[in-house]
Amino acid sequence: MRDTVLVGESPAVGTGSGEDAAIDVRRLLMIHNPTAGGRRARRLRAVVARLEAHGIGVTVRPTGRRGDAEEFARAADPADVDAVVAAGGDGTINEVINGLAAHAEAGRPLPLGIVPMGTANVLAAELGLTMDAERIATAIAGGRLTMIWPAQANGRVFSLMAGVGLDARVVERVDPRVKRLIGKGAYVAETLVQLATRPDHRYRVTLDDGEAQELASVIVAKGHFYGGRFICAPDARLTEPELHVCLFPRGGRLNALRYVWGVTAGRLSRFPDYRVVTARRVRIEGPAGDGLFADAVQGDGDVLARLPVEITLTGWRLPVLAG
Ligand SMILES: Nc1ncnc2c1ncn2[C@@H]1O[C@H](COP(=O)(O)OP(=O)(O)OP(=O)(O)O)[C@@H](O)[C@H]1O
Repeated sequence: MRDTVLVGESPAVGTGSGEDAAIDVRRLLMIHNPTAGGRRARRLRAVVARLEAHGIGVTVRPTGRRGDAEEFARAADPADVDAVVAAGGDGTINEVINGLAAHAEAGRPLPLGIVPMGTANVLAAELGLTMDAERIATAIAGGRLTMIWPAQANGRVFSLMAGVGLDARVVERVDPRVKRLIGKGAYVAETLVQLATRPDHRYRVTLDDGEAQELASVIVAKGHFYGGRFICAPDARLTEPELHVCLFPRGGRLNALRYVWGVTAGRLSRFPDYRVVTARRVRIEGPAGDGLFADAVQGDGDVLARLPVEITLTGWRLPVLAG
């Protein structure tokens, strides 16, 4: 474990090495969340048309409810498809990655493709993908693979980040209908509600074989973007086998407000009490069952687990068609 130097407002960076390889893309399963990001159906049609113009056969399967995307990805047969494309937001992509975990664990990894259609599209940004249909299709059709190294929280896989404390409570409480109406503003509104009402919770955090420390909030990052284009762990990379653990030690409303401001204003690195450290294993214990959603663990923007949680890297890497 080593301390990481912080740079609050570092510019967007790529994914690093990742040992790129390429595959021949002929047949795709595209899993589409029709409720994601205000229903951007036109973008989906444009991407599919361009993929077909490349001679690629695309089977689109719309999800009907939460859980479908994971099930569809798990059921995908590598004999029938060359890759599975997630058309949706980070929540849908996360489900697809959890479905693809079964293939990767069995030693027959199916590559992931992405059509970003969500509210924040953090994974797409992390991979340097744009919202342009032509470029999305080219990234998928080109077949170039970036190997990313996901992590897991109590066995549930995430690729971007997991969080405990204020951000997990916001993720758990945010109303999907408000999110559909006002997009990212729903998270801002819910953060304000949580800041106004939250009692002061403390979590016990153990990094690798170190001593437990008490903290107000923790974010375990695999990517360097957070909640859109904010940066908490500037050196975190999807392709690296390392967890970057962001430690928010001080409790109380004023400190919570200060941390929120630090994240959104890019000032975290100047806080003397804020630290990012690297680890291979993170254990978090804390308030459970108090009915106030204090024990939620968010991963990639959805509640993935409950405390206590053990966060580690997965034993496998995931190939991603990232252009
Ligand atoms: N057909 C569906 N109906 C309802 N929920 C769904 C459906 N398909 C997927 N979901 C769930 O909806 C949640 C949100 O979807 P998703 O993340 O794709 O879009 P978003 O919320 O607009 O984007 P973002 O994650 O970038 O904020 C995910 O947790 C996903 O599991």
